[in-house]
Amino acid sequence: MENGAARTAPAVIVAIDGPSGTGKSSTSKAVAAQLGLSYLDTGAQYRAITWWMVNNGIDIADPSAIAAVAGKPEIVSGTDPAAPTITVDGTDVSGPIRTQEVTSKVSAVSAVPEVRTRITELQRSLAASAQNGIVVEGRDIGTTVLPDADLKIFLTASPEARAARRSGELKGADLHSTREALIKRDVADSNRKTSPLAKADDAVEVDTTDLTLKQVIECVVTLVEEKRTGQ
Ligand SMILES: Nc1ncnc2c1ncn2[C@@H]1O[C@H](COP(=O)(O)OP(=O)(O)OP(=O)(O)O)[C@@H](O)[C@H]1O
Ligand SMILES: Nc1ccn([C@H]2C[C@H](O)[C@@H](COP(=O)(O)O)O2)c(=O)n1
Repeated sequence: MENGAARTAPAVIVAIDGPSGTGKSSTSKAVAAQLGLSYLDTGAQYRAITWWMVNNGIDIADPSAIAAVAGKPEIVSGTDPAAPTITVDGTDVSGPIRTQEVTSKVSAVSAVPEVRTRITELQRSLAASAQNGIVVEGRDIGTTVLPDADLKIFLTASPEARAARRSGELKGADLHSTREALIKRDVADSNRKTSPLAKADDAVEVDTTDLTLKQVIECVVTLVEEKRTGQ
């Protein structure tokens, strides 16, 4: 059985959205592992297509150039929460998609409607084939990709908390510039025309500013279990 756990509960689809650094990936991975569900990092898919555009010399400032080649790269996501993978045309890009260059360009690439259509299809297909259910995290999962998800969570945290988390991760990167870069990406992701970063009306909002990661994971696991038992 996928992801190890022997389960009898019906498949459950969980959508977790929110801005950068709110804890979506860490929380989603842990919740999926704990509950025997698959896990999909949709940001990694947008990063992967951005990496391909950069590698192939596509002008990131030209949406029509991006749109013209959006169907070309083959992006494959492995959904085991213990070892998520991402490849482009068979190449493991899990490292290269985290570079500063990709991070600074991903909002522009992901704003192109042809890119979103392509990646959204991949996401829906992976969610539909997850036998035990799946935790899918991103920006538009509850609003656009999986509007019928069983549970929708919207994670938030103050810009200060998010910047502190990120600069800890980046081994002491400057707090002020990290905060500015986060905010710049949030603004771009929230203001694009096609499926912007947004909280679905029926999402449960969890402010993680003063919570430990363990507390956030416990909170989400409880919400999933309540959903499953119809509470
Ligand atoms: N509640 C928390 N308290 C402290 N640190 C946390 C908390 N949640 C996550 N972190 C840490 O913050 C960093 C960012 O978390 P994570 O990558 O899960 O966020 P994210 O929302 O997925 O960000 P992005 O959208 O940019 O990928 C990680 O180093 C993670 O360990
Ligand atoms: N559902 C999604 C997920 C991600 N994106 C875009 C916008 C983000 O800035 C970028 C990288 O995501 P991260 O790795 O930081 O989670 O990808 C999106 O538009 N929609």
